[in-house]
Amino acid sequence: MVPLLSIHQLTFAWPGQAALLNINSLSLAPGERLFIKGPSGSGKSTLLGLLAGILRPGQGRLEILGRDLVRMTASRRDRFRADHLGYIFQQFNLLPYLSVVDNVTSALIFSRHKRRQLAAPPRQEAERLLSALRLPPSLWQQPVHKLSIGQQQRVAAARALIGRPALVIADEPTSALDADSRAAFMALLFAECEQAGSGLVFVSHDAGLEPLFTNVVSLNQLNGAAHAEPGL
Ligand SMILES: Nc1ncnc2c1ncn2[C@@H]1O[C@H](COP(=O)(O)OP(=O)(O)OP(=O)(O)O)[C@@H](O)[C@H]1O
Repeated sequence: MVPLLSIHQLTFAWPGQAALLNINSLSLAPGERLFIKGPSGSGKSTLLGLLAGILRPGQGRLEILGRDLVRMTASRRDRFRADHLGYIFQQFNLLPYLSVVDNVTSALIFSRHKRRQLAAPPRQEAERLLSALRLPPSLWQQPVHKLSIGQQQRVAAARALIGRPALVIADEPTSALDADSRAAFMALLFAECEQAGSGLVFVSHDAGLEPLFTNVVSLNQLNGAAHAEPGL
């Protein structure tokens, strides 16, 4: 079976800085979920940027669904990302003056693959996800900037999930949610990923979420012995 994600001897440094990442190996099977923890500044968001093909590694191999992201042309990589990934950004990256529903369906604009994966017309599928994530219908036509941060976080999740991407990447997706909303959000995120067969790479500082995952890794451990800090 082709792994969903496979990393081999991957290195990364920001320009003019010392090496930040040096990952010997990491792999994930299709549909698998991974929790990545680690202190602020350890490189978690940077790793997610590499997985999404937004950043390019210095050396090493990074394959998603058996495809080598490093060797793809920039335009091929953009298409691959649009087709196979859903990304919940730390800062959401929503389009503030577009409606909630239009933000969700915006993930389909550049991906015929995702459009083909839909079981219903785009609007209907967006509304199904928004309902599942408990965003009231009265908000669906509102411009997204009128929503609370916690509500925007759920719009960002719906946008990442639409079109059943093989890999959902979530960068601190619960940081703006209260404890009750957070538990509900996690249950729904897992249910949607399971139903769609999506794998999930989930980054968070929130140790309370760790028990929900069987597969937990600390970035410092992943990042080679030189960076290892006991208990992190
Ligand atoms: N665009 C950038 N240009 C230069 N350096 C960057 C850039 N983004 C991040 N860095 C540096 O890379 C290091 C890791 O940052 P990163 O955001 O990946 O950490 P993190 O573990 O996700 O942190 P947090 O938990 O606070 O979000 C930091 O030292 C940061 O200054």
